[in-house]
Amino acid sequence: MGEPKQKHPEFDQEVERLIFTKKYMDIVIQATELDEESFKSSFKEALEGMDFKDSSFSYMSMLTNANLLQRTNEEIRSLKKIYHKPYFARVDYKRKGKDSEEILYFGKASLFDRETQDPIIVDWRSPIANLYYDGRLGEVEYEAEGEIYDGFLSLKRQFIMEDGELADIRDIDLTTTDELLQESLAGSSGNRLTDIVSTIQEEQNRIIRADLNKPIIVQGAAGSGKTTIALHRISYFIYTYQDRFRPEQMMILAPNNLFIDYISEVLPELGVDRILQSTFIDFVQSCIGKKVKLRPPSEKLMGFINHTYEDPEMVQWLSGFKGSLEFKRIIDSYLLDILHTLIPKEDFYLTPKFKLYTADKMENLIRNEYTYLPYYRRVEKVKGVLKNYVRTEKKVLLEKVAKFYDQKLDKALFNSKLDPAKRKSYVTKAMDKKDEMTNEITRESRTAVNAFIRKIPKHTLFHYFKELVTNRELFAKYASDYLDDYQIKYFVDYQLKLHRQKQYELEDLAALLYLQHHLYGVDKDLRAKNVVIDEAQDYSYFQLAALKSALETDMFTIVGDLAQGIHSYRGIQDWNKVIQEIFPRASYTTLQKSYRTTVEIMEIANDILKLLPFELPSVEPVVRHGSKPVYHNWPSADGDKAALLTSEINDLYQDGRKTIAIIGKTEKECQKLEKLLRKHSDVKVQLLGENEEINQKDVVIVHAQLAKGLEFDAVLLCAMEEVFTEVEIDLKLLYVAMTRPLHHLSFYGNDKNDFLLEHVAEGKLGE
Ligand SMILES: Nc1ncnc2c1ncn2[C@@H]1O[C@H](COP(=O)(O)OP(=O)(O)OP(=O)(O)O)[C@@H](O)[C@H]1O
Repeated sequence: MGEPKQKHPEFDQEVERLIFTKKYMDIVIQATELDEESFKSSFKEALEGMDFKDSSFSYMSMLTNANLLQRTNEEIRSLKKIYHKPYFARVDYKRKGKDSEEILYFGKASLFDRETQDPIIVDWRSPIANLYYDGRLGEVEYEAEGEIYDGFLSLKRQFIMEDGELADIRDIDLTTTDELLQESLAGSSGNRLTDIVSTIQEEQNRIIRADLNKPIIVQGAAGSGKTTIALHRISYFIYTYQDRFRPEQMMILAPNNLFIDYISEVLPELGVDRILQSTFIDFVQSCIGKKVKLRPPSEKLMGFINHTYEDPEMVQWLSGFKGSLEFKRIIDSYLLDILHTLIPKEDFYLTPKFKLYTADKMENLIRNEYTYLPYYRRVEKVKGVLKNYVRTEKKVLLEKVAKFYDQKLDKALFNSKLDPAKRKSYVTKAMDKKDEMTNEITRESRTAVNAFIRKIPKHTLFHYFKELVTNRELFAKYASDYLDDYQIKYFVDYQLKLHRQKQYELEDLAALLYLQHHLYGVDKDLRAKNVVIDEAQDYSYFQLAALKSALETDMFTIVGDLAQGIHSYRGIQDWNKVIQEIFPRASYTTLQKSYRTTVEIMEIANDILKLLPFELPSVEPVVRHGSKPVYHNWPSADGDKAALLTSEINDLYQDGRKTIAIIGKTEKECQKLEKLLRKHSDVKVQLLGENEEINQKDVVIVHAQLAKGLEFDAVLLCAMEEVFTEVEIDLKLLYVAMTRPLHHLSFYGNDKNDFLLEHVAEGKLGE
């Protein structure tokens, strides 16, 4: 038994404070609930008294009440949510020039004393919370709305609460390391990402709060908190701009639906559950309003891993090219030609007699005036212009015609020199002519515009795409600046094959999105104002550029890790290029510290990282120790293999590990592992598919590529037949797999080198 822990001298005081805060929250919640009732009844009244014809007053009052109702609902919601942990930290701070010290408590929402307006709880996203995240004790400064505030920080305190009660308090000074972080990391992964508001580190805080009006790109090591930080940044953004943006205007793009499920828990915690969440594939399909038949996106990767392609270099080249900015330029030139086809070449006439609008003017509208609109919308606008013209000109023309023939009639009727027979014939002729012209103008004014516009070609997105990529002559017209004849032929043949199978591949989606945006536009509701892209290393340059165009914003938070770029044949290889050519306003930051894994695991993963053909700095683990990873040789019989795994899994459960994954190199390998365990073991397993939710209670069997972004307490990395070699893609897959566990990693293979462990320095593996 250890020494009983000495109680902090101010513990009782803090308990009092917690009781006070909760009482206050009770009152506020009750009061606002009452308010809500009265809002509701006046809302009802407003509706009842509503006169739909002349209702500006009651309508206004309804709107105002609805607004208030929503606000109070939000308030209650967030207060109730934090009720059991109203705050997690406190700072004591004296602003320069002030006599008294402020005591501030930070939590996940804010609460003010309704009378004095003094803060009872300060939101972690408010500028002053930087004192907690950045500030060392002593002289400090923080920025709020462009002003720098100097002051003195005399206390930083963390609170640990259990079941709504204060369990412990810790003061942080220069000497103590961040115990709360250590404890939080030592905990178990619940298969879901959690919020880290109480332990955000300084380097992470800088990214979360980096200039919200600029794009940011983060190259962060495995486990450095990229996903977590990106989500906190959205939360910070929504808080800061709550008057200007709604959560629905934010979007997070995740690699697959499994990942969306994985982050789902943390979003409501951060108050951002209403943001759009999508995969790139789903997003593009929504934008183009149609589901396309897509080849399985991982098929190509598997083809490379399993060496099934006859000409892997060309397949790789083609994938890369379709994601390149050169391909975007090809499409830009193609679009210019498409635009040309949409410009009327003839003047617009109403009946062959009256020219209403010249082709030059229409060209000017389409090329210069409506540049803010997609092409087909520009044509629609021209149609509108012509219709308006017809509407106003019709009247003028009819009057002109009437006047002209009435004059003729007058002349005939009052011309005494005409004999009656001739006069009659003149009069009838003039009257007929008048009728004829009037009818013609009336008839044509109804149809002429439609008939004129109908002459402009109208095609679907898929038609345009197909034309470009499968018509060799056309493609060569645009591509010959970039590609040689062989490449052009290869490209077109490949696309023709896909087209015949009525299929597209992931790499085509950037071009489709880009064309959609320029030709027809993207629905306003889909145009997020602020976008987070996770696992961005798997995006191509063109994908990013197409997103930026389609969303008409460069407000992106892009996080990724090139070391985990297993799709680098089609993805980004250089962040510099992304900045220079796509997001010139972006700031760039790196995160080298890993919060996920133990020192022992990270050291081995770092040795694998060194084998990659490009330079990436080693990852620094936050100092947290665990057992050394162990390599096990497979016994020959299947039953024995399963028994070996089962015994380790049982030991891990005994040790309190909650989430365990068996990771294999490929899907096929995982199927074998599943079969093995189902047949020879009673351990419950779940073979994870791309669109499945993780079942927390089972051991998850997952292939390396799909495991990217996820984490588990323990990982058993298995190679039955498919081993990791020293090629780039294998190295990255191995690195991804090795960086998934929080606490425990072991290897199962036929040879140590199945996992390239010969490259791991002596002594780093356990026995
Ligand atoms: N400041 C922190 N306090 C506590 N836990 C943290 C902190 N930063 C990161 N973590 C934890 O570290 C783990 C890794 O975080 P996250 O998954 O966001 O990293 P990542 O960089 O996206 O990783 P990967 O590239 O491997 O997908 C998570 O469990 C997260 O909760």
